Amino acid sequence: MELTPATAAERGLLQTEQLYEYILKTSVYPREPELLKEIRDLSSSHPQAFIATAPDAGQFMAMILKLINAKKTIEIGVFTGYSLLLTALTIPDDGKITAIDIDRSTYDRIGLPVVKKAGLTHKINFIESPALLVLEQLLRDPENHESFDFAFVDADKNNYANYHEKLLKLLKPGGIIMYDNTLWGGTVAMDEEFVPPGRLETRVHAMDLNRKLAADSRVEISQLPLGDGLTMCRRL
Ligand SMILES: C[S@@+](CC[C@H](N)C(=O)[O-])C[C@H]1O[C@@H](n2cnc3c(N)ncnc32)[C@H](O)[C@@H]1O
Ligand SMILES: O=c1cc(-c2ccc(O)cc2)oc2c(O)c(O)ccc12
Repeated sequence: MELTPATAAERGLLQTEQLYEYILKTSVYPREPELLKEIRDLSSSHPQAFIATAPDAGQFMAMILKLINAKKTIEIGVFTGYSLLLTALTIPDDGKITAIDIDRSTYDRIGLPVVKKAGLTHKINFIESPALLVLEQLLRDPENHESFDFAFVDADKNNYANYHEKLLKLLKPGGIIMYDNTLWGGTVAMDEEFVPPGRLETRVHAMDLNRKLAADSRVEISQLPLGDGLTMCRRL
């Protein structure tokens, strides 16, 4: 898949770039923990820095993690580790994150030194693997069924619907799944002729997921225009 950087306004899905910058500067950056800022700064020179979790979406995720007292979580898609560190900073000291990425090299180089400095490695079980295999393996142990409080999905967009089925079995009733990129730079609402060619394929997956989640009676949902679109599902 071709990765094309979006402008801040495209990422933020707001009317203007200035408005998104206003929100970040006024309400997000001043409250962002120093260690998260450090990962964001270190990530900024990566050629694909634009795929990192947006700080406004991250701020909301931290609020939800606290509201539900999340202790046992799953993250699919780590990259440099912004959302992983955010989760590790937020859950209690005896909390555990199963963090999955198909390639851990970017995390090892950029995020891990900051996580070590923060003294948070004991909360993280990093598994380098295609995520679907890990979810299937977790499900083979009945002890894992209905045991997770929270899941964050920010990886290969074509697999979100598959992740959803597995995660619903792993999540406690009342548990939360958050899907990133569900508005895919605003392309989900564009006429196809105006969609940049590099975004066409994933747009179809995003639209398909959005339809499926809206029709899924096993969850309550809320789709939020934060970052690139964040859909929150609460398992009933
Ligand atoms: C958008 S980035 C994640 C951003 C991250 N949440 C952050 O806070 O910066 C997507 C990540 O998904 C990983 N990925 C892609 N396909 C995957 C798969 N099938 N299983 C697990 N990870 C995958 C990529 O290696 C990449 O690091
Ligand atoms: O432009 C992207 C692309 C991705 C992406 C592509 C392929 C994968 O296997 C994983 C991720 O992710 C993005 C993302 O999470 C984001 O917030 C913005 C842009 C992109």
